[in-house]
Amino acid sequence: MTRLFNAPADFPEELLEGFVAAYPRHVRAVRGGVVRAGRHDEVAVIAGGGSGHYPAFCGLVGAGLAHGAVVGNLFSSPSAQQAHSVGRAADAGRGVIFSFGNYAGDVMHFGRAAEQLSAEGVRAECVIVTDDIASASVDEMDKRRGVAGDLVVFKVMGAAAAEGWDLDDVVRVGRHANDRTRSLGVAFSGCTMPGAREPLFAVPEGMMSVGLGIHGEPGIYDIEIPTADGLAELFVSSLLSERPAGHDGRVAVVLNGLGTVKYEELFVVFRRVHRLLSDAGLTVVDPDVGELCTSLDMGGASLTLVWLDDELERLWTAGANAPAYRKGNLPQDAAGPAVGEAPGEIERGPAVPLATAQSQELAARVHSLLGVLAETLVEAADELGRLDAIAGDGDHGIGMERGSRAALAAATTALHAGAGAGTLLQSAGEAWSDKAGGTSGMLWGVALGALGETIGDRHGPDAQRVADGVADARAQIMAVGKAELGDKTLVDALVPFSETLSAHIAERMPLVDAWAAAAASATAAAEATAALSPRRGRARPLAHKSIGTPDPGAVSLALITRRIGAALAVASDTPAEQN
Ligand SMILES: Nc1ncnc2c1ncn2[C@@H]1O[C@H](COP(=O)(O)OP(=O)(O)O)[C@@H](O)[C@H]1O
Ligand SMILES: O=C(COP(=O)(O)O)[C@@H](O)CO
Repeated sequence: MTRLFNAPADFPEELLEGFVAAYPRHVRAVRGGVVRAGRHDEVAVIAGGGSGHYPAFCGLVGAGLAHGAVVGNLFSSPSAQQAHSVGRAADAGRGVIFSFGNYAGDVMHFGRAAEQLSAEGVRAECVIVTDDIASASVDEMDKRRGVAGDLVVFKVMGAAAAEGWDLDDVVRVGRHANDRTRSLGVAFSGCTMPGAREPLFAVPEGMMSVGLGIHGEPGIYDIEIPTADGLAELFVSSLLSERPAGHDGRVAVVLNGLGTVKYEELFVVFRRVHRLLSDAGLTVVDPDVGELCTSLDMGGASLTLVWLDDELERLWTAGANAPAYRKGNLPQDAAGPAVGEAPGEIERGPAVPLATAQSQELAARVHSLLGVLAETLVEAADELGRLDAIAGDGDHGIGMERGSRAALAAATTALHAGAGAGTLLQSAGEAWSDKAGGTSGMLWGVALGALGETIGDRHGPDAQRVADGVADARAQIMAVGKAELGDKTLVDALVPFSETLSAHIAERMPLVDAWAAAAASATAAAEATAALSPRRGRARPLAHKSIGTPDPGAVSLALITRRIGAALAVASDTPAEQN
């Protein structure tokens, strides 16, 4: 149970504020996260991901380790805007490496931030961590998610950067460390989000879920809770089954507590882990036992093995000095102000572009539809979270609520500044993506941006332009997310929505009727996703748990289209709305 919080929605910001207040010698706050408090002249290694995993990610910022951390909402990737801001603040002129676990939202947002930095002349690369052997088979290593192996990859890259390596070499050794790192986790009880009455998932009494992730995703199978030695045996035998060719017998080991398993219990398990590894002829190098990548108050643990060579051993054992991680001789950054930009809000750019009166009038209508959209998602947040918890991480409702509220707030500001409909939609999209993070945050941000670009700031209501804008949004969502029809994502509802809308508008049907027909197609398609097996996103490794439940992103998209359709129907009493 997470007991200590104020308003649940403020939890991520408030914990970050407290963390920065606790460790001013190590970190300072910047928009989107933290950077080292002191000066450095190294390639900047920036860790990141959702909150709820402390010490990942902000607790790992310090000399010999990360140069900054991008901090998202609970169990939800931070936004591209946040990553870009932390990247700029941490860059000492030698480039930036974003490193994060392999989750769809993180991959999209960090990837976009890296592209943006590169376009601005700052070299930026991504190193993605994929250590969890339970999340995909050896044939699909690139689909594996990142868990406690995050620490290993950050640590190795942070040490390489501290030795003065250049960006390409730090990236190379980070990817090499990832290739040599394997983890497996188990859970005895689920974690509870602040304010929630029920845990995100439950493990039957007396049982242990094997192969869970770090977001309350259910495990792959359940067994009776073994003894401490039994757990050690399960961990070691599973991980040794993936011994890489050519290893020379040296392994770094991380035995990680996921939230409520005590250090004393971990040591009892580690005693047996150590013996088993020694019996297998392996040499354990500089192990870590403790909480290094958690999942709020989840009861559980994971074991990570890193197959070392000379280079990895030197970097793994090098000194590090972060709020939650110390090793070897403690290095320090030089005193003095940190590199990069000053903390605080990044300027949002010049006043809104000029718009015609027609477009400003349309902007007011779009603004009221964004109000309907936010209201819909606030109401539906719990149900969407419930759907997402069946095979995902339960954050879809909260992400959509945060995103749509932020979109409405940005749209209100744009409206008051005299924006046209296109600019209003684009600023709403940017705010949605920034505040929601996660996969759906990125995709809804992209969608509103594409719609805004097509609608522009010159025209009044125009049904053809709406249909074209929806088609552009669909094309961009599919280009960014790379999902196809049938993958069990929101694309399954979006494609029939867009196709039906375009077909009816081409037949000159009034927008309100065409929209209603399109929303009905989206709803049927969203319901039909229940039968599908997910091929993308967090639900993929838990395909069997997802069958019978529709995809949450498809359900929310269909719901939004229905509620917007109803609002259009009410407004269509006004003759001007009918074109
Ligand atoms: N590659 C993708 N392309 C399109 N939609 C996707 C993709 N991956 C996931 N989704 C959609 O995102 C929804 C989950 O959104 P959200 O909860 O924000 O994501 P997460 O927490 O997994 O980052 C899924 O139900 C699915 O509809
Ligand atoms: O959950 C996280 C990111 O995943 P998305 O759900 O894809 O946003 C985060 O905690 C790990 O970085």
